[in-house]
This record gives sequence, C-alpha cells and structure tokens, in this order.
Amino acid sequence: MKVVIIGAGSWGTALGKLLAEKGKDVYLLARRKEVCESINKRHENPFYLPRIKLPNNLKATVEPNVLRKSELIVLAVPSHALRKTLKSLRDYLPEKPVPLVSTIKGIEEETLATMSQVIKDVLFPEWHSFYTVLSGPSFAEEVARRLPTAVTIAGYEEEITSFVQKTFASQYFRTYRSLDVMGVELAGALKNVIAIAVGISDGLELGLNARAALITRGLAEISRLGVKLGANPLTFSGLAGMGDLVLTCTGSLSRNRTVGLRLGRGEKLKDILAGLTQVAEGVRTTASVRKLAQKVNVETPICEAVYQVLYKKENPYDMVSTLLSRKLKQEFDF
Ligand SMILES: NC(=O)c1ccc[n+]([C@@H]2O[C@H](COP(=O)([O-])OP(=O)(O)OC[C@H]3O[C@@H](n4cnc5c(N)ncnc54)[C@H](O)[C@@H]3O)[C@@H](O)[C@H]2O)c1
Ligand SMILES: O=P(O)(O)OC[C@H](O)CO
Repeated sequence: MKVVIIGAGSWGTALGKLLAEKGKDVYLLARRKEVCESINKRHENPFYLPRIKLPNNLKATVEPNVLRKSELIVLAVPSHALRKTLKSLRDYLPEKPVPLVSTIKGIEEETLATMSQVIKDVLFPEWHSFYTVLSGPSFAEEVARRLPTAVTIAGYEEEITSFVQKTFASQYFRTYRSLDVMGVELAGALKNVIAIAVGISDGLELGLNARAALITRGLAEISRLGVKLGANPLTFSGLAGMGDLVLTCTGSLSRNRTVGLRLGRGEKLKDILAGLTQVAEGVRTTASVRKLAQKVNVETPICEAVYQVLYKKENPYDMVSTLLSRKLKQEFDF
C-alpha cells in the first residue's frame, strides 16, 4: 500500500516510521529539501525527530506528484497551514478519493473550523466520507521509540474507519474506533489550551492540588463546549479526551505544557515563540476557542484566563486569582 504523509515534522515522521515498519510504502511530503535529503540518505530526521533511526522504506520528497497514486493520505501539518496546504495540493490528488487521516490538533482561527470542516470546504464532496481523525495520548518521540501507545480513530463511515484502524494498529500502537469526529477533533484541540494553563500553574509552583483542579475543571470546560457543538459526552472520558489531556498537561515532552511552564517562570511569549522549532498548537487554539465559546455562549473560564495571559499580557498570578475568585457554583451544570 502506498501511503503519503503530508508534513515531515515530528508527528508525520513518527507515524511514517510506524507504517513503514508495517511494510507500507511510505512517502513524507516535506517542504524542505534538506529534510528529504536527511531522511532519504541518512535515514533520520534531525530537524524534527532527532536520534531516531528511520526504516529504508520511509522516503521523503518535496514533489506533490507523489500523491497521484496514493492509497492512503495522512495530514500532519499545523492546523493554521492545512487550508493553504490542501489548496496547493488539490490538483495532485488521486482521481478517486482514498482514506484521509487527519492527525492535526487545532481549530482554524479565522473560520473557527475544525480540520474536518476545512477539508469539507477545500476538497470535493466525495472526499467527505473518506475522512478520519487520529487522536489521543501520543507523543511522537515515544511512538518513534516503539513505546506502548493507544489512540482513537474517528470517522463518518464504519468501513473506512475500520480500514484506518487496522492500517495503523501494531504491536505497540493500539487503535480504537469511534464515529464521533466532532468530539475527537475538539478534544484534541482543546486539551492544548488546558496544558498551557497547567504549565503556567506549575511554572508558578502552585502545587499538585492546583494541577489536578485545572485538569479536572479543564475537562469540564472541554466537555461543555464539545457537547454544545454536538459531540458525544463519552468521547471526553476516552483516549482523545481525558487520556490526551492528562498526557499533555503532565508530560515533560509536551510543547504546549512547556510554553505554559516558561510563561509561569516569567518569560515573555514572544521570546518563547521565537525559539520554538516545532508547533505549539495551543497558542493559536486559545484564540479560536475563545471566539468559538463566545459564539455558542459556553463558559470556558480557564481558556479565557489563558487568553488573557497570552494575548492581553495579563500577569500569570492574576490568572490564578481571577479563576479562584469566580462566583461559587455547583460542580455540574446538569
Ligand atoms: N508531535 C507530536 O507528538 C504530536 C502528536 C499528536 C498530534 N500532533 C499534531 O500533529 C500536527 C503536526 O505537528 P508536529 O508535531 O508534527 O509539528 P512539527 O512542528 O514537528 O512539524 C510540522 C510540519 O509541518 C510543516 N509546516 C509547518 N508550518 C507549515 C506551513 N505554514 N505550511 C505547510 N507546512 C508547514 C513543517 O515543515 C513540518 O513538516 C499538530 O497539529 C500537532 O498537534 C503532534
Ligand atoms: O507536544 P504537544 O503539547 O503538542 O502534545 C503532543 C500530542 O498532542 C500529545 O498527544
């Protein structure tokens, strides 16, 4: 099977390695020639996934023609780049739709579209039912090191979703199936904002009680918004929900948590972003979530507090007192 992964960053490379080890013919569609050269000649991607040996049947190219005969397409670019990237590649897609797997965790800021909605806008209608989203607690580096991982794959069509589930499943990568595309997409995007909040709290050394409170109330916030937008509430207690939230909020490999930690320790956002070589999706998603929550009239106080720190230069300490001094309420709204 010929697989093309659009995006040769850390996640695209780790998933490409997994599929290549399963015997698939995998091509990473990269932007930079030096990334391709390194993958094709030295079998490593030092720019995004250093110190990991890649299999020989994982190849990289900048040539979009590679998409023409693909049998599975994986999307692994940052959410803000998906629309533009897809538009530029649209003319190279195979004649008939093939299963499409988004591994992207974000919400488009200008349109508030999830990735499935971006795809619906850009691609032809017949591609819609071929869409799936792969999400859950999965640091690229750990997957690349073949450490045990479990994820959720959600799609619109049972048959396509099962096909993608089987394609990715391996001895160390367990895949579950779901039909809740909206829930899985929102859970993956929103957990990054809560991870920034937890990072800030940990950077301020506010303790483990505060961390647990933020994760739990963060989950309440994610679920409230998700359910309002049509997601299945159960999704938020699953791998794409609680699983990924816990991982990203507590795992030292998280880029979103790290952005928060550094803010909490007193660094400026612009300095942190200037030094990042990989995407921290939660920074942009914070602005998207705020607009989305306002649009559908859902309270998201933690996301709002993160927004104030990131975009309005609020002091992180004030974020905490704002959250703690909110009007007392019932734990559950229902
Ligand atoms: N890295 C992980 O552990 C991990 C795990 C699960 C999901 N994800 C998600 O996967 C997506 C990709 O993240 P990543 O970790 O691979 O990021 P990354 O920063 O490691 O790599 C991003 C890739 O996209 C390309 N890219 C960046 N900006 C672009 C643009 N404007 N136009 C086109 N291409 C562009 C880069 O060249 C690179 O190939 C994100 O939504 C992320 O949340 C990442
Ligand atoms: O490094 P982060 O914060 O983008 O998190 C990576 C993955 O989404 C974890 O599942």
